Amino acid sequence: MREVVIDIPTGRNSKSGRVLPEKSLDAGADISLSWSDVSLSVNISKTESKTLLHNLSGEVHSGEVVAIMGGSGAGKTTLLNTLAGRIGPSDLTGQILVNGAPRSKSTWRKLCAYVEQDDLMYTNLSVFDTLTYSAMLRLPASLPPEAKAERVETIIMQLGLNGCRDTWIGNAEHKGISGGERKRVSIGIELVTAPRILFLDEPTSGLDAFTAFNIIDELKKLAVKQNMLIIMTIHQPRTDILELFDRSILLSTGKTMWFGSTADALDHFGSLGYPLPPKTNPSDYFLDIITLDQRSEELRTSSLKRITWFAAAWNERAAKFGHGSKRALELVSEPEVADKFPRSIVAEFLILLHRNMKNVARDKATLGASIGQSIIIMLFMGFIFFKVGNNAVGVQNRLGALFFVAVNQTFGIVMPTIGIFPMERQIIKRERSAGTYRSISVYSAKVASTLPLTIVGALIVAIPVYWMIGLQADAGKYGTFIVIVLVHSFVSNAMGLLIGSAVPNATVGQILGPLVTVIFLLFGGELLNLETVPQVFRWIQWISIISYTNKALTQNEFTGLSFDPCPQNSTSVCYRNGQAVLDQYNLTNPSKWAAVGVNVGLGCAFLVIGFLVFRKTSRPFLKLK
Ligand SMILES: Nc1ncnc2c1ncn2[C@@H]1O[C@H](COP(=O)(O)OP(=O)(O)OP(=O)(O)O)[C@@H](O)[C@H]1O
Repeated sequence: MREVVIDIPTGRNSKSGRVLPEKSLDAGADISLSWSDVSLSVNISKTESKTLLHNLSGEVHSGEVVAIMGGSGAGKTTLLNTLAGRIGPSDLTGQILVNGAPRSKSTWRKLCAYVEQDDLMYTNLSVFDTLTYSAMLRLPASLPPEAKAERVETIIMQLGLNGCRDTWIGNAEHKGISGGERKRVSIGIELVTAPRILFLDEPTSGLDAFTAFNIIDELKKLAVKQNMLIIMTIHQPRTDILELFDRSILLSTGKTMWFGSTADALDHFGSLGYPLPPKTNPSDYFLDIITLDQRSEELRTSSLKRITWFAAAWNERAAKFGHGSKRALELVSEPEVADKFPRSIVAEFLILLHRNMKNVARDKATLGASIGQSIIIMLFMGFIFFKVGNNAVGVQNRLGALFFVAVNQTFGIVMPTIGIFPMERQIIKRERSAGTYRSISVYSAKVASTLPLTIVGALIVAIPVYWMIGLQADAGKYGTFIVIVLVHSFVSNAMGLLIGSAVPNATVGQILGPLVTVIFLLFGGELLNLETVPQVFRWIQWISIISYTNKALTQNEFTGLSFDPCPQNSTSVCYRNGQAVLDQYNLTNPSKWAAVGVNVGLGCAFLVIGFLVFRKTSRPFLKLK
């Protein structure tokens, strides 16, 4: 049995200004990454394909900071993703080697980390929380909690995050940390495991020049101190940033224009008749001469001719001097890899549940809206259907109130639940790509963390509304009513999660959710005589969660209920007892507890199918075999 202790530090004593350990992460062993003749084509239609990368070669080593530069659409991100293993080998030709050996999924994801361009994080967690959860999830159980806490403190110190350690990440509505700090936190999340290779997609985009310089400067220090290899895409760095790069890869139309130091690049382009004009930033100049100019056909032709010439000049140079390699490639065996995942399934679940609950508990607006919605519905229902009578009107109001309970619980739970996975999918994909946890842990922790609010909301409505409406004053029936409502909340929650795991984004979910609910509603009760419905649609009644709940609620209420005697010579419909109502509306089959059982079964089935769909839709970016 593996450990399940999670012991998450609270950080309560860690106020800004406290003395932090003057220590950096240990320097790692040498590592090299090389690629030769790498080409990538994608099909853009059934008959047409587009080559995004053309026979690229190169070699880089630990301790270096390497920039991939080029104009928009040059192929920078494509190359970064290719080197990072985010493009499947079936789409690529050529070879990519780490320490002289092919990358394998299990070793590669322990060796490298990827910082996305968008800094997606849980907005209600502080910087300290965010880094701590990363450490708890990504570092092995064998490392004591104190060592994990120290790792977090070291990263906070190294990345200059001490001033905002207790500030929430925030978002557009609730301002949290600054853009530069967000980027540092994103980097810190990945540094927790002390990766040997760090890939960054546009780490300076959207930042002011001073902040951009500081971030690259910190990365440079990390590369040297920890003997890490850092590879990033960057648009147009200013001169002092350019000086921090050991080597640059200049790309245009997916071809190498240059690979090596800035000083050598200036000599190279100078020798081709393109010397750097005085008082010009080299990166601005490089981009000017290597970018495909699409402003007119004439400019396109002339710039393409120049780019083709630069590509030929580079190939000629590379054939003579190699691809910028400074050291001989060492054939080193693949690094040792311990377990596939750093923590046990139970520990993963508990840490993720703790993170979810903290994030939810701090979202006061959503909590308030959920509780408020339940209170309003409870009051509204209670007063609209207040103390239904024992006559014909009472029958109608009872049927209406019970049907409304089922419908309201479905809409009230399905709609907010649908958005959860679409909103968090990118974070989950990123974490899964890094091998942070198993898909079952993150899915079940999400299910578990949504249930408390669902149950509280259901109870706020169910407990008082039963007495306000004046349903049968019987403790057994009251208890059964609560159980039926709770089971309905569970199955609605599962349905929301299933839809949410299938849809590509929250907007599609907001369209699909009501559609499914309305169909279930139509087949859910007294609205439709099923005998008149075409055979082809009748099966829907067997998966309509509203139908089962409505039948269970009505059987619970109407069984054993007697009504006022029917007035003599009355022409309107009149029922003598509850059984007559159940018979009239075909509400007797299946029986109350069978209907509850079916809903439990449907809820479990929705969760299982939801998990299978979730696994597909939150597949890691890593595409290595
Ligand atoms: N899956 C794809 N299908 C078709 N074309 C693609 C695909 N992925 C990328 N491209 C094209 O490949 C080219 C390179 O894209 P990439 O994102 O690598 O450029 P980039 O240099 O990072 O640009 P930017 O700086 O604007 O982000 C672009 O023309 C892009 O439209």
